Amino acid sequence: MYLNILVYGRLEKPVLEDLKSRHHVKFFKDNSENTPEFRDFLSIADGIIGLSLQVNSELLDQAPNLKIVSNVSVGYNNLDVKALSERNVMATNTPGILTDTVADMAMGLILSTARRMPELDQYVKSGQWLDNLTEEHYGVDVHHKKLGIIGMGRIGQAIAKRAHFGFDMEILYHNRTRKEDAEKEYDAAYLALDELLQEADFICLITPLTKETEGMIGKREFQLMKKSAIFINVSRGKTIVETELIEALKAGEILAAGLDVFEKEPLELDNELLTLKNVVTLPHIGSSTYETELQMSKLAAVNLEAGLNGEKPPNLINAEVWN
Ligand SMILES: NC(=O)c1ccc[n+]([C@@H]2O[C@H](COP(=O)([O-])OP(=O)(O)OC[C@H]3O[C@@H](n4cnc5c(N)ncnc54)[C@H](O)[C@@H]3O)[C@@H](O)[C@H]2O)c1
Ligand SMILES: O=C(O)[C@H](O)CO
Repeated sequence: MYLNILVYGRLEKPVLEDLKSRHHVKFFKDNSENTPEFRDFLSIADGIIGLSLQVNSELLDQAPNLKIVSNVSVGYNNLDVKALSERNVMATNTPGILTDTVADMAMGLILSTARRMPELDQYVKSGQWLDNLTEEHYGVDVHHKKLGIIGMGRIGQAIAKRAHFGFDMEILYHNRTRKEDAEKEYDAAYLALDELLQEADFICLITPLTKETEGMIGKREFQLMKKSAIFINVSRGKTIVETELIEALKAGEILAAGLDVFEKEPLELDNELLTLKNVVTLPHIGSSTYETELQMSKLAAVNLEAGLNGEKPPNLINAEVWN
């Protein structure tokens, strides 16, 4: 079947070319959804595939032929799942395939924040390394510290595995439900959120963004953390209150933060986070490796084609549309 496929934001080239060989495909860049070209194509689209398109009732009402929206991401906070289901449109994501890659990056962010690697890289490159280092350049140890993981799902557990076996860290976690397998495997202790915030040396947030998790870490939570705590956010920017993180960092309520995600992405140049030496910022690179991005695009295409062919996609989010 030759169908109209709207590609938004990102899809790896080989997958895009393959889709083009079988369908009428149009690629739209980020933030192009208000252009007449996007609206015209949306009105005939059978399927959407890509990253970060905000899919809500308003958009869906302009897409009468739409059968499926296939996200090239595990997170699907960009999708109004209720609005999709009400219109019998399938929604899919790409879980699992990126878990290890994101966990590797989270460990990198923990290490580079604790050991101040980006700051000291600049120190070398700017010609300031003229003598032996003194304590003003020291970082803090990661090994044998307490890592508090909030969101002990696929990625949370892959981080726990690395931290426990690779860095001898003590694993504390908070999750909606207890994860007994992870408790056994990584000797992980379940704690209530406030307890974890008070106990952990490193706090890594890796929940999905939902109504419950939006703004879950703010002023009160930063004040509960140790003054020596390092806060890591790999989930979504809106799971924390960014202005309150900035205040906590400036007031010395916590030691440092490593951030892969932000309330508004790309991060704006006047964001105060960029002025703080004790913050490591990354441009949302959790899954950004050649291997993993290609696999994610391939899986998203498999989901898309299944939905378009009237088969159940392997990663259907809104199972209710199938029954
Ligand atoms: N930075 C990146 O590039 C990047 C990459 C991949 C995923 N992510 C984010 O990570 C999220 C998690 O991915 P995953 O594959 O591990 O998902 P998952 O569904 O396997 O795990 C999420 C965990 O969070 C828990 N959770 C949900 N709501 C909670 C709450 N209110 N309090 C405590 N725990 C709660 C769930 O019970 C689950 O165990 C994604 O939804 C996405 O937003 C970011
Ligand atoms: O949710 C995900 O898969 C990542 O954040 C990709 O953007």
